Amino acid sequence: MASNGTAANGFDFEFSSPRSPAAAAAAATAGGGLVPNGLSKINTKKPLSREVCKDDTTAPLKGVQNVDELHALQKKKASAPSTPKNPATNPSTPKNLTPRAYMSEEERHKQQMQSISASLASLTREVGPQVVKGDPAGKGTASKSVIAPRLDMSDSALKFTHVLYNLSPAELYEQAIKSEKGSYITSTGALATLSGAKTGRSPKDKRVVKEETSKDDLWWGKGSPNIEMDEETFLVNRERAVDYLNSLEKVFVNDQFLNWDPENQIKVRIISARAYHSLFMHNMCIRPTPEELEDFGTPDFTIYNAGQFPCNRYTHYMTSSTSIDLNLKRKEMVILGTQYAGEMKKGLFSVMHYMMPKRGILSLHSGCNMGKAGDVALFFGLSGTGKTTLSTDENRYLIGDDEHCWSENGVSNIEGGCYAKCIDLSSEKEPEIWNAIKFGTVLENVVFEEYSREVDYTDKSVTENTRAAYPIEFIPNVKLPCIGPHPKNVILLACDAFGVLPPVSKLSPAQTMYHFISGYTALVAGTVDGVKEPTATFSACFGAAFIMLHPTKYAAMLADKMKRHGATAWLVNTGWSGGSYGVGKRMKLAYTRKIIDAIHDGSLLEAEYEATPVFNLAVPAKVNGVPTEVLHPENSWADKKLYNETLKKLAGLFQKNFEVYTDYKAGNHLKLTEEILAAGPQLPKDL
Ligand SMILES: Nc1ncnc2c1ncn2[C@@H]1O[C@H](COP(=O)(O)OP(=O)(O)O)[C@@H](O)[C@H]1O
Ligand SMILES: C=C(OP(=O)(O)O)C(=O)O
Ligand SMILES: [Ca+2]
Ligand SMILES: [Mn+2]
Repeated sequence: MASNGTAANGFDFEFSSPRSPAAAAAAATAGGGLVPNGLSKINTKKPLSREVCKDDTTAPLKGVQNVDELHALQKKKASAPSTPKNPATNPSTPKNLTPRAYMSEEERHKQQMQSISASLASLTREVGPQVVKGDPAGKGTASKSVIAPRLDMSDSALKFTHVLYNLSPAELYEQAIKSEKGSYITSTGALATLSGAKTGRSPKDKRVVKEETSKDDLWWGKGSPNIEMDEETFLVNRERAVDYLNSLEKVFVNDQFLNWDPENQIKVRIISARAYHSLFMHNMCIRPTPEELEDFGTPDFTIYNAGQFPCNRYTHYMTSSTSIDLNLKRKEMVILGTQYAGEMKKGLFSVMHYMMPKRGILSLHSGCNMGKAGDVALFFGLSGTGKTTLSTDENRYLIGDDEHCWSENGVSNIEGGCYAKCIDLSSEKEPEIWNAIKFGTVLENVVFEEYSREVDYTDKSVTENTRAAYPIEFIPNVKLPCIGPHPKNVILLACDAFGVLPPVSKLSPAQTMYHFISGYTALVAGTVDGVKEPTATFSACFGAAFIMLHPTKYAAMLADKMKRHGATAWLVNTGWSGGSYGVGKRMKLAYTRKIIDAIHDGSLLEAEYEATPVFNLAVPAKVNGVPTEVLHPENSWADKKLYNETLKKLAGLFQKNFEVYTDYKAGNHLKLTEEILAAGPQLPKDL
């Protein structure tokens, strides 16, 4: 081995034969500095035999001196909101506007932080927490406008609450991936998350504060979803949630809107601890423009989502570590002990179910779409019955998938997004929903292949109630703004686990009232916590869990509007056919879509009808694309005797359920005339 020489790469160096480890160590300490493979250090004292390459100094990176300055180049400030900043710099500003309308950026920011600090204030203190906008980890990004120092001295008084305000989906992805275990980006770019122990709603743990401003309007007692709580206990849970949120390193705050009807828009503020919750509500509520945010001011309703933190089981009225508390007087909702994002969406829906009818506007648990001819259809139905699936239709404009208002101006979507069940989702069956699962969409509790991150929508290892929450504009034929004229067709969706209801029947006005108040379906396993099998259930107005007033109030408004605007009602069974659950099969979605098409195009109105026994439902003799034997359930049952027994059994369940309404006296919003009662199933003696 040459002792001196020129290595292949042209460097001169001294080269010594490998020494004993001791000698090597000695040499190393002598500064000779053997490099690991026996080569001595490159001797740079002698001039190198050729020019060594140098980095380019001619085109400096725009004067960037270090990596932080390089990174600072990457993000640029959003263009300032288009409304003028202050009169001085906007000569075109009309002189007569009050100076308040033109606050400086600093002033506006301070006002926003004060409002958020007030939202996060404990009611035991004069002032709210010291609030700073921005991620504490983001060096220098948080603008330090801190609200007035606290009057009391405590650790929480000394601590800043860092607020991540109306972050973008991309920022929320980063926050989730950085700090929320179980957050992944799927192969189509959605954010996959876990909602923890609860993968569905917890209706038994919902509480409504009984207080003087609303208690006489609300539906209490047998059959009502509104389990009472007193004001004091609400404040106990509110304090717990506020202390939890303020104890965190950072909280997310969303200021957004509900209801696309501009005359009845509601400002909502959601304070949450998870990026997943913030992105979910970014998608599900209406996203304000920068201008609308500037004048946001005080919210009409505020949610405190401390879902990762349990309620105190020693607190009065608690039934588990979960508590979802609604206070209509304080216009606040507290969530403890459940991270299922649907609780926020449905809590706000309950608020709309209270506020809107007081304005003569009917709030509806329905999907809604509009044909090219402007014909609007409503799809009422309990969770999992098909509102999202059937309102999403490539031949029609989507107005909304779940929550609407029907006012004197027509219909409006309450939300800004869709919340689709995605169990067994396929691009063949539901292409629009399939394609909406992309960057910005939240996927709840789905299972995916660990390397490709490809989602397996058939896998219910976590839950049957897997969900996709996406902005409504992810559906190509969305109707923006999400409003439309008065409905022409009102479709009641029943997922009949018994398989004895016809796939479609036309309802008389009295039958419409009867079935709307009954709200029969089979809860599809998973949507409500603890429901594992399809269970026949009755849920007034097809959404009893959310209504705040007596069902007959909503039914009376529906009857009045349908009559005045000439709408036709239909009962569509999206459940079982050819036998009950376990024997028969779920109605083919393709058949249901054909039935819905025939309703939309008006051809079903022209069909011949015949009445079914017991329920006396008018069934069309023919529907294009649907096998005739399917139209009359008893024709699709092998065992006719069993069919009749099952029919009688379901009729009995309907009658039993309706008893709670026949003696309804208080308020008596809808006189339950003999006609409505007669519109229910009649059990002839011989059956
Ligand atoms: N005949 C049918 N009609 C409607 N939906 C069906 C039918 N058969 C199966 N489904 C499935 O039932 C589920 C309905 O969920 P979804 O539309 O989100 O309900 P909702 O919006 O009422 O909660 C979807 O997964 C859909 O694919
Ligand atoms: C989340 C809900 O909406 P959906 O009707 O789509 O299930 C629900 O009703 O609980
Ligand atoms: Ca839905
Ligand atoms: Mn719903």
